[in-house]
Amino acid sequence: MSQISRSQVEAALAGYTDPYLESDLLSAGCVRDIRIDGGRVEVDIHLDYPSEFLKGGIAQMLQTALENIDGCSAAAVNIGWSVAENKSQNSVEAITQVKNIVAVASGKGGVGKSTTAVNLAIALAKDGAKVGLLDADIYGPSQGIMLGVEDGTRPETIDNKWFVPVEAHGLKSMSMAYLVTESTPMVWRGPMVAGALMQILTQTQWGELDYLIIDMPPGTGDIQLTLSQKFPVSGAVIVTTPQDIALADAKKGVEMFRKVNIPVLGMIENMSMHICSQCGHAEHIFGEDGAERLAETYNTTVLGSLPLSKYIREQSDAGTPVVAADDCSEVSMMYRHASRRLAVALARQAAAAQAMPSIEIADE
Ligand SMILES: Nc1ncnc2c1ncn2[C@@H]1O[C@H](COP(=O)(O)OP(=O)(O)OP(=O)(O)O)[C@@H](O)[C@H]1O
Repeated sequence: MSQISRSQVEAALAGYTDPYLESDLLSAGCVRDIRIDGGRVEVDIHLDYPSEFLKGGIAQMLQTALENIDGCSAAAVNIGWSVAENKSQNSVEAITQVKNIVAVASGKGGVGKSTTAVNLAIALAKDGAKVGLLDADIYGPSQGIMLGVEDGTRPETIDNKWFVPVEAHGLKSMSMAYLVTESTPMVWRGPMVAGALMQILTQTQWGELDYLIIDMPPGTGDIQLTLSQKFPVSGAVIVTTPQDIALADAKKGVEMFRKVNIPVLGMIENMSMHICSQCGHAEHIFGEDGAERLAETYNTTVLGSLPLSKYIREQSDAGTPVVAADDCSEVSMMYRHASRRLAVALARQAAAAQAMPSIEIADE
């Protein structure tokens, strides 16, 4: 039997472009090994973003491409994946066993930051990652409701020192709302809030996490700045609507994170359009392409755009966010695409940090 060549195998593999890596797997450095024995070929691939859901489909596609090589009698494709650790960007001590901390922030209230945070977190978990969610939005801690955690639920404690996170929809969650009662004064002073949140963050037994998503308080004031400086954050995601006013606030958000040397991994444009449930007509009621222009200005990217959708609101209110309710619905797929792009942005950052000596960028 004739021997197929390595270049034939490579050409077949190059035919598939990974939509999240935006490249073929060879160029992206994901092909770990190619073994050829006569007409038989076996390929090992390693992806650096959570791909438990995707890997079967990718393997199938590549196997078919390999089987189409002239002279190929059998082909096998093995795909593994892992999540790399991003060191904290602001020289704050990392949380043991937590590989990546992502702050989800918005310059302005009510743009859908909490909805975005919970759906991104569940989307990452659906792809096989170990994910935690910290509700740091002290002004309106809503994650308990969105996760369907029963009112009055308190986290268990260990040795009077550690909180055990509350599990819901495959996430480990913690929220100030789990700790306060109706009689607890919610008029906190800034330093007290930051201190309390730091305590929750560091005294929770998160266990091994690939990602800890932090739902930040809205705005860019002192509390947000203090938290960004104190939390060992790997990167930030800014949620905005395409409306001018929200974009102006998102700009402040980007600038705040830059000031404390936290990379903005991307933006999520929420309520980017309304799709009429009667006729399917898409209308850009808050303006068009604003986030894209802002992302360009700040050399970052739009990770995803979500429509204004009754389904998104209803599912959050009911305690089963859309991605948990039906992970293949149209809007769920939008969150899942965005979460994978976020995972790839973090993986690239981790790879770049490994390849480069660390440098300090000072303000001019
Ligand atoms: N894409 C969407 N389509 C429809 N409704 C949405 C969408 N995103 C968020 N909402 C709804 O908008 C309201 C505000 O959302 P959310 O609480 O996530 O915003 P937020 O920015 O976290 O607010 P806050 O500033 O109060 O913390 C909620 O009722 C939520 O269900």
